[in-house]
Amino acid sequence: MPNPPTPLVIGIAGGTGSGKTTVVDTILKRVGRERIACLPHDAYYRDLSHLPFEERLKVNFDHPDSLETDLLIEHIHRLKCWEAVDVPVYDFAHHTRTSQTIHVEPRRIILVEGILIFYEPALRAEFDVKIFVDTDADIRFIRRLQRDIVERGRTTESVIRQYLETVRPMHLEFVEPTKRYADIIIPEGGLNTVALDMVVARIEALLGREHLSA
Ligand SMILES: Nc1ncnc2c1ncn2[C@@H]1O[C@H](COP(=O)(O)OP(=O)(O)O)[C@@H](O)[C@H]1O
Ligand SMILES: Nc1ccn([C@@H]2O[C@H](COP(=O)(O)O)[C@@H](O)[C@H]2O)c(=O)n1
Repeated sequence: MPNPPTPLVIGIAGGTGSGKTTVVDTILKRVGRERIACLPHDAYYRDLSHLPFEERLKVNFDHPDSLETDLLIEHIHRLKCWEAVDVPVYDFAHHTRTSQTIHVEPRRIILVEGILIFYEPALRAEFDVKIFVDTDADIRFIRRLQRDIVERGRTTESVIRQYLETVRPMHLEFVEPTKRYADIIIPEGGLNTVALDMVVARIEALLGREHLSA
């Protein structure tokens, strides 16, 4: 029996609200969920249940230290060795890790998504393909405002305050500069069909070649 091929690891970075999740969803739909293991960096936010709720609100969630990146790297290594992993489930309304996990089976393609995934060299080195979703800040802010109120239990005031105090300055310091590491930059995110056609075709070509040589 030949050894199974090492999975291909694709990183999808970009600012908050840029359309990263939409890009991931499109790839999953078009390539097939059964062929892809997904690891959102967001799932690895550190648990803050030891702090009173008011203290949690003061945390800078856009600084690299707020995420347990070592655990994400460990999970990528295990998936690359064809071992399953249990990914944490994060609660954005309470800023805590829940008691649940999502069991992720190893697949030929590993998709990793997050605002800061190209920042730390050790994580950046894991990616075979690096994609940066590039969307203007005003559009990203409007999308985030709508999403955080509907999905993350926030108020308009809290979204604006957080954006001005931490999201925007951290984006300029830690996210935007990592665009230079990208192999592919997708303007306007998840509905850019021309760019997504090229990414999907590349993945299909890789999987198709394996199928033919199997
Ligand atoms: N190209 C687009 N045009 C309009 N709305 C979009 C587009 N891409 C994403 N959205 C919407 O913007 C919001 C944020 O997108 P999402 O993919 O979750 O961004 P991210 O994962 O980068 O934070 C979602 O409500 C999504 O439906
Ligand atoms: N408790 C938390 C944890 C994270 N955030 C924000 O999430 C943003 C990243 O997620 P995207 O889906 O928007 O890429 C990041 O900008 C953090 O500010 C939060 O608000 N609360």
